[in-house]
Amino acid sequence: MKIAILGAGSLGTIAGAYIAAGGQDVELIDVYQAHVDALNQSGAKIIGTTDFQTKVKAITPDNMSGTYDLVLLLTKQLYNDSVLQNLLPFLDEKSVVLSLQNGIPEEKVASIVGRERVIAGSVEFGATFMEPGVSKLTTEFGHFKEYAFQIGELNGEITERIHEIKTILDLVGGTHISDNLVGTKWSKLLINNAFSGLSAALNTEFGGVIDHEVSIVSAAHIADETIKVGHANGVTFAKMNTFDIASLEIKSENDIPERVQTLRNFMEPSRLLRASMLQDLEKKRKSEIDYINGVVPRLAKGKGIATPYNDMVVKLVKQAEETQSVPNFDTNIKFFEELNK
Ligand SMILES: NC(=O)C1=CN([C@@H]2O[C@H](COP(=O)(O)OP(=O)(O)OC[C@H]3O[C@@H](n4cnc5c(N)ncnc54)[C@H](OP(=O)(O)O)[C@@H]3O)[C@@H](O)[C@H]2O)C=CC1
Ligand SMILES: CC(C)(CO)C(=O)C(=O)O
Repeated sequence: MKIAILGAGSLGTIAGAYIAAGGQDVELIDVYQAHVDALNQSGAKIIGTTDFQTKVKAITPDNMSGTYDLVLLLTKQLYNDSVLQNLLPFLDEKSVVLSLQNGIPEEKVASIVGRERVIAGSVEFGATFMEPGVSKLTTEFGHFKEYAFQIGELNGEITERIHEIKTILDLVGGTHISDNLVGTKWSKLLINNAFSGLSAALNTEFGGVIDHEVSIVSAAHIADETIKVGHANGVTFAKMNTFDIASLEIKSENDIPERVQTLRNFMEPSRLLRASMLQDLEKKRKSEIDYINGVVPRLAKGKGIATPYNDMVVKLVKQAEETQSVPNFDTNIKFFEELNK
C-alpha cells in the first residue's frame, strides 16, 4: 500500500515517522522545503513525551507521482480547495482520503475528491512543530499509545477498508473504530471549541484554562453551546473514551459547578497541550477558527440558540490574526468575566 501524509507538520511528522518505522511505503509531503530536506537528511525526530528518531522519505507536492492508496489529510482546512485539487491526479478509484483535520470538513473534502473515497477521523493527541525535522508530542506517551485516533466511514458502516487502515494507524497509536463518525467529529469539535478556542483566545496551555475560574466556567458554556447546536442539527455526540460528552449540557444554572468539576477532571491529563490555533497565531498566520468555534454560530442560525461564548472566542482570535499578535491573557479574560456575570 502506498501511503501519503499530506501536510507533514506538527501531526504529520509524528504520524509519518511511526508509519515509516512500521515498515510501510509512506511519503511525507510538505511545502516547507527546509523541513523536507531535514527529514530526508536526518530522519523525523519526535521529542516531548518521547524521544524517537527514524528514517523517512519526504517530498514537496511538486514531486508527487504515481497514485496513492491512502492519503492522510493533515494540512490546515484553510487550504483544502487547492490542496485537494492538486491531489486529484494522484488518486485512482480505490484511493482513500482520510480526513483527520479538526472541525467537520468532510462534506467539503467529499465534494472535491468524491464521497466514496473519503473516510474520516479525530486525532486525540497534541503535537507542536519545533524546527525542520522535529515535532514535539505533547500528550502523555501511554495515553497516546492507547487513544490516538478514532476513525470511521462517513455513514458509520464498519468496512474492511476501515479495519485495514486501523492496522496502519495502530503503528502510530491506539486507533478505535467509530460507527458514529459524525458524532465522533462533533465530540472532538466540542473539546477544540472549549479548550483549543480558549487556549488561543487567552494565549495559554490547556492547564491555564483549567486553573482559572473564569476560563473553566467559560469552557463549560462553550461546551454547552456546542451540544445544543449539535443536537439542533441532528448530531448524536459520540463518547470520548468512556465519557458521555453530551452529559456536559447545562440544563440550569445550578448545573455549572458540577460541569466545571467534570471538565477539570476529564481534561487534567491534557494540561500541557497548546492549541494548534495558538501555534498559528504565534507564526502570525490565519488559524482554523472559522472551522472550529466558528461552526457553532454558523449552525445556530435559525435555531434560536444564542452562542455568546463561541462568538467571543471567534472575535478575539480574529482580532489577533488581524493585528498579527498573540492574545494577552489578562486583557482577554476580562471579556469572559463580563459574559459570566
Ligand atoms: N497540532 C495538533 O496538536 C493537532 C492538530 N489537528 C489538526 O490537524 C491538522 C494539521 O494540524 P498541524 O499538524 O498542527 O498543522 P501544521 O501547520 O503544523 O502542519 C501542516 C503542514 O502542512 C504544510 N502545508 C501547507 N500547505 C501544503 C500543501 N499544499 N501541501 C503539503 N503541505 C502543505 C504546512 O507547511 P507550512 O507551515 O510551510 O505552510 C505544514 O508543515 C489541522 O486540521 C489541525 O486542526 C488535530 C489534532 C491535534
Ligand atoms: C486538542 C488538540 C491540542 C489535540 O487533540 C487539538 O486538536 C488542537 O488544538 O488542534
